[in-house]
Amino acid sequence: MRERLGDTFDPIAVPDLPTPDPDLDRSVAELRRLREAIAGLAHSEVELGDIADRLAEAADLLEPRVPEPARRLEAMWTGAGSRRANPVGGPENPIAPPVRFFGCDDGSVTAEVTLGLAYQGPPGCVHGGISALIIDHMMGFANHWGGRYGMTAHYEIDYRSPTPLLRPLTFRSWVDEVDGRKTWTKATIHAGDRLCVEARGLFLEASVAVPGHPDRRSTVGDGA
Ligand SMILES: CCCCCCCCCCCCCCCC(=O)SCCNC(=O)CCNC(=O)[C@H](O)C(C)(C)COP(=O)(O)OP(=O)(O)OC[C@H]1O[C@@H](n2cnc3c(N)ncnc32)[C@H](O)[C@@H]1OP(=O)(O)O
Repeated sequence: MRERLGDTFDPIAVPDLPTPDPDLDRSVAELRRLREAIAGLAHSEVELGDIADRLAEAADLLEPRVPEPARRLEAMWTGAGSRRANPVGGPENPIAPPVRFFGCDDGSVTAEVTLGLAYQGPPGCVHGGISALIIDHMMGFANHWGGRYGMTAHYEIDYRSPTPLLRPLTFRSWVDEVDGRKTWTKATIHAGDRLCVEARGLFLEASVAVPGHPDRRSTVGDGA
């Protein structure tokens, strides 16, 4: 297996790719720890008043320093910057579940993920929308790995058996078929040998305007 996707993968020259800011990455990592801790503490006997005060203190400190969202959007779409900010594994995105993708020699992309309480749907199981989020993004990576790109036009998902929380899950995705602008991509989630979810998506080559740069367009997949 080649480790070429996720935060170590840089297949195209992007001279202005922002360098990671260690303090930002560390802040996000701490927020993720807090997210899991809070999800686990809810309705427990633990007294949270003091913690809520301290979190409010941190938020009060941060909020006045936040630049306009338009500026952040512009910077995010500079080079492949949004790759660090995406909602699936982006090290700069506190809501992102902890996913890292790996490209395989057979053309597929894989990830091992254990999802915590914050991602619960049915009791003890992963929320179906979270599975769909990760799969959609992962199909984008599989397209990229297969030399394709595009926006999701359509996808269908079958939940074959419950997807457990707090247990390692194996995600896999690969390009199934291509025809002109169209790419059909498949994905699965397994818990051990058990198939939990399978999906098939249609991606269409397309481009969208880059925020703050009216003259530039991005093909989704070059920086997402
Ligand atoms: C440094 C490097 C980093 C590397 C690291 C890269 C990692 C890379 C990871 C990226 C991961 C991102 C993954 C997130 C992916 C999203 O989240 S994308 C966001 C969600 N999707 C959208 O917002 C798309 C919104 N929709 C649209 O903009 C437009 O509908 C589309 C998709 C651009 C298509 O519009 P269009 O080009 O006008 O298409 P149109 O001409 O109508 O149809 C073309 C053909 O497709 C068919 N078609 C169109 N829509 C459909 C449909 N829904 N169902 C079936 N057929 C359809 C048509 O029937 C037609 O078929 P033919 O007649 O040619 O046979």
